[in-house]
Amino acid sequence: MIRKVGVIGSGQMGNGIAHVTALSGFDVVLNDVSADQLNSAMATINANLSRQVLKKIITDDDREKALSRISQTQTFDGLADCDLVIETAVEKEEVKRKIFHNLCTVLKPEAIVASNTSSISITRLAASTDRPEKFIGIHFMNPVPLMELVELIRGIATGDATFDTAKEFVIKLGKQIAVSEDFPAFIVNRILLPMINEAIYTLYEGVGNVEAIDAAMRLGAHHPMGPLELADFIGLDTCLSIMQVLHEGLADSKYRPCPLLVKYVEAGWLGRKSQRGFYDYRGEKPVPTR
Ligand SMILES: CC(=O)CC(=O)SCCNC(=O)CCNC(=O)[C@H](O)C(C)(C)COP(=O)(O)OP(=O)(O)OC[C@H]1O[C@@H](n2cnc3c(N)ncnc32)[C@H](O)[C@@H]1OP(=O)(O)O
Ligand SMILES: NC(=O)C1=CN([C@@H]2O[C@H](COP(=O)(O)OP(=O)(O)OC[C@H]3O[C@@H](n4cnc5c(N)ncnc54)[C@H](OP(=O)(O)O)[C@@H]3O)[C@@H](O)[C@H]2O)C=CC1
Repeated sequence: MIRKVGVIGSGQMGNGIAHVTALSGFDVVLNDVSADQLNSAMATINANLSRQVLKKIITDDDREKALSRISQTQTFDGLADCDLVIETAVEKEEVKRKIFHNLCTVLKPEAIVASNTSSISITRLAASTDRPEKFIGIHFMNPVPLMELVELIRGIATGDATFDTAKEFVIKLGKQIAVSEDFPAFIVNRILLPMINEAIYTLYEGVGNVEAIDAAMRLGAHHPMGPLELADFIGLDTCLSIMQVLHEGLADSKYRPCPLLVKYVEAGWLGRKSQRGFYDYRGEKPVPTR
């Protein structure tokens, strides 16, 4: 039975997961290495809950109760009594492995550990814990409060009871489930990221500029966001990590990350979160950078 949920990493996914989890009545403990990041996550959650109040999706009482259910911690000790901990730190395998290794020493033995990884093998991450049978991939989509889908991914050792508990938890959040086998980038990102990478090649080869490529896919294929706008929204560091996992994991050159994507990440132009990517977000309106 899940009552208290820990969330490790309070970036855009961490704050979204904390938001929907608290709104669904669970107690939430939000963890991050940085106090500033925790404070800014709480401000974002409050702002997004307030938008939902304005739209009459929830009441002001729901907003207040959700906020009161979220506490913050900078240590793993603060997660010790959680029934489920969802890791959503950066998409780097060594960071995640270290988190799981340290986390498991403080958790109660029956606690379930999950990763919101976009691409990394659940079986491999599970092997860095003391409880592979209680480890699972719970992959939310961005923005979490608005997207209906969550992918569930079992590692080779994930037990049936863990899968069933995770499924029940996701249903309580009001999300739909797609079950994916444990292959690089699962289902959504196996299909979405090569499309985004191809859009970056289209830019790199000068077939179109940023505006033309995004307008083409928004108006010509009815995508809600153009692929370059979406890449900036996901985070270019995350997009590159996913392409690297696909490239290495499937050993097929069709997944090679576009050199222009590599260059943007090397420049620290990570998209919206760093104010610059395929668009510059520092002014009133986003301005294409190419
Ligand atoms: C990388 C991975 O591992 C996996 C992934 O997640 S891949 C990324 C998947 N996500 C996508 O593909 C998203 C594609 N984009 C979309 O679907 C849409 O653009 C969108 C749903 C994000 C926004 O839709 P929109 O109609 O253009 O946006 P917008 O008008 O800004 O927002 C709709 C409403 O939601 C609200 N909203 C936006 N973000 C919100 C949030 N985080 N929390 C709560 N409410 C939010 C807005 O306030 C807005 O309300 P109003 O209509 O009252 O203004
Ligand atoms: N962006 C997206 O669209 C989606 C992303 N994901 C996945 O979710 C995860 C997080 O992505 P996202 O939220 O976008 O990334 P962000 O960069 O927005 O946030 C990552 C957060 O994790 C923190 N962090 C880094 N190292 C640690 C650590 N050791 N312990 C605790 N916190 C840490 C970072 O802190 P600091 O900034 O101080 O380093 C930051 O606050 C990734 O695995 C990603 O692949 C899944 C679905 C969609």
